[in-house]
Amino acid sequence: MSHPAPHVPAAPDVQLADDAQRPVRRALLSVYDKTGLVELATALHAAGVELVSTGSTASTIAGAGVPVTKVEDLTGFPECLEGRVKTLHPRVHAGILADSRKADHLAQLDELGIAPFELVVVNLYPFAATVASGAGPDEVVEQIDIGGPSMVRAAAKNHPSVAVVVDPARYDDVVAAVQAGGFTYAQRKALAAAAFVHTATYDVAVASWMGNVVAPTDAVPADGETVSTGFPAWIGATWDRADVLRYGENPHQRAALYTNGDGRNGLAQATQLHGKAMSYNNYVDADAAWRAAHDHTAPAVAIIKHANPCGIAVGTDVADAHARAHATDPVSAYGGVIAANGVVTKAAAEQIAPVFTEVVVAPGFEPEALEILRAKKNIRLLVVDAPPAAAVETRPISGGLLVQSVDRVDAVVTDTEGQVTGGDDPQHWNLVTGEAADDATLADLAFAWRAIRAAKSNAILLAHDGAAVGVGMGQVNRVDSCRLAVERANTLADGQERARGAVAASDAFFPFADGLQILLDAGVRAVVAPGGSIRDAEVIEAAQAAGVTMYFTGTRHFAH
Ligand SMILES: NC(=O)c1ncn([C@@H]2O[C@H](COP(=O)(O)O)[C@@H](O)[C@H]2O)c1NC=O
Repeated sequence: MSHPAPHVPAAPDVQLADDAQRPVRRALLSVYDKTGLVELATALHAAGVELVSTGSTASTIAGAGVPVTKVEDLTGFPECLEGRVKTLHPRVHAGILADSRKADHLAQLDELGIAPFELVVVNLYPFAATVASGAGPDEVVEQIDIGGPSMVRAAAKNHPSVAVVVDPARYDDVVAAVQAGGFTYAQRKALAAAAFVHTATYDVAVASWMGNVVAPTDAVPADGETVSTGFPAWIGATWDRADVLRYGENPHQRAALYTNGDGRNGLAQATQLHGKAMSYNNYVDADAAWRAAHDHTAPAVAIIKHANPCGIAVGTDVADAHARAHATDPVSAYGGVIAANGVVTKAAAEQIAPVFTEVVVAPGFEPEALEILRAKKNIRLLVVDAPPAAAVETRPISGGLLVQSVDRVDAVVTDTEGQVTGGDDPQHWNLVTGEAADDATLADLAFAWRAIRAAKSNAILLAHDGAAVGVGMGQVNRVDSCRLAVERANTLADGQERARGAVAASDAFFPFADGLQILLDAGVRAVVAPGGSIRDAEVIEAAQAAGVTMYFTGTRHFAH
C-alpha cells in the first residue's frame, strides 16, 4: 500500500532576529474576564490599532466609546448556538495563521480579501471555577471553551507573526510594546510559550473532569464484573515553578519547587515570616513535621531530622508539647525542623530559641513569639494556613510513577461485609494477651500508634504520658529498631530508664518474638502492633509470659 507523500511546508522567506519587531495594526479581542479591557482597548485604539471583537467583549469596548468591528461583521456569519460558534471561521483563523514571512501566505490572504491580525487577546471560559462551584454536568460542559483555545493555539503557533496574550495582568506590557513599535520576536516567542501552557493547563482540567466525573475510567474488569480501582486510566497535572532552590539534597544537585495552582494550600504555599530561603531538605523535613504534628488532635509538636521524628509529643498546649517533644531526644533535636499543630506561643518560642533549629512551621505565631524567634538570624519561620489535606501521594520510580492513597489517621480496615476489623481507633483493636489497658495506658498506646506513622520503617516507638521517649527507625530489621528504641529511651535522659513502664508501638508485625523480647526485657508494659505474622502465636506467648498487655490493630503503618 502506498502512502501519500507528507506535505513539506515551504521554508519562510525571512528568518527573524530576536529583536525583530512587528507593528500591531489589527488586534482580535475575545475575553471572558473583562478586567482591564476598556483601558487596553482605549490604548490600542489611541495607538492606531484596528479592533475586532466578539459579542460582549465588543459591547464592552463599544460601550466605552472605542470603535470596534464585531466579529460577525468580519465573518458575515452570526454568532450562534448560544455562543458555541463565534470565531470558528476561516476569516478569523486565516487572519491569525498567515505566516507574514511567507510571500505565498500574504498573496493568498490578498486573494481571499482577509486582513492579518498581529495581536490576539483571549482569555477562556472559567471551566475550573465552574467545576469547583459544584455546577451540574450541562453547566460545566457549556464552560468548555472551544473557540478561545483554538485562537490561542493558532496565534501561539504563528508566533513569528502574531503576539498572543492570555492574561489581563500583561495588558500594560501589551500597550508598552505596541507603543514601542510592536512586539519583538523574542517577546512573541515567550508569549506563545505562555499561551501553550495556558491551553495545556486548561485541557488537563477538562480531561481530568471528563475521566473522573463524566466518564469515569477507574473501573477494571475482574472476575466477570467491573470493579472500581479509584485510579483513573490517566492522570494529568501541570506544575509551575514557584522557586529555584539553592541546591538539592546535596550541593552538587540542582533543585526547584513547583506548585500546581489548583488552589491547594500547603507547605509549598507557606508564608515565610523570617529567615534564609528554604532549602530542598528543609522542605522535605518541614513536610514530614507538618504531617506528623497534624496526626494528633491535642496540641502536638513534632521535631524532624532527615524526615524522621527525633521528638514528638502532645501536651496541654504547644509549649508543653514542645518541651516534651524536645525531651524525646534532646541531642538529635539540634538542627531539627519543628512543626506545631497550633499557634506558637511566647512560652513555646522561649523554649525553642536556645536550641539551634532550622525551621519552625505552624498555623501562626504570637507576636511576642515572633519577636523572640526573629532575633535568631538563621531560623526559618513558616506559616501554613491549612492542615495537610492530600488524599493521594505520588512517588516517581525509574520509568513510572507510584500513586497511593495517603496513610491517614483513622484509617480503618473492613471485612467483606463492611464490618470494621481494625484501624487507628483503639475501639477496633484486638486485645490478644494481658489485662485490658486502663484509660491512660490506652491513650498512650493510641498516641504511640499515631506517632509511629511519622517514622520510617522498620519503626518501634516507645511512649510515655503522650510523648515519645525512644524511637528506633529506618532499620533493615525489626530487632535493631527495638534495640535502638530502648537504647535511646535509656541513654538520652540522664540515665533514666525510660523504656521501663513505657508503651511500645511497632509499625508492622513482629515476624519473630526476638524483637519484642528486647522491649519486654527493657520493661515495656503494653504493646500495640498490627499482628498478622505466621508466628503471631509465638509473639503473643512472649508477651503473655512477661505479663504484658498486647493489642493487634489489623492495620500497618509502613513508611518507606
Ligand atoms: N465558540 C467560539 O467560536 C468562541 N470564540 C471565542 N470564544 C470565547 O468567548 C469568550 C468571549 O466571548 P464574549 O466576547 O461574548 O464575552 C472568550 O472567553 C472566548 O474564549 C468562544 N466560545 C466558546 O467556545
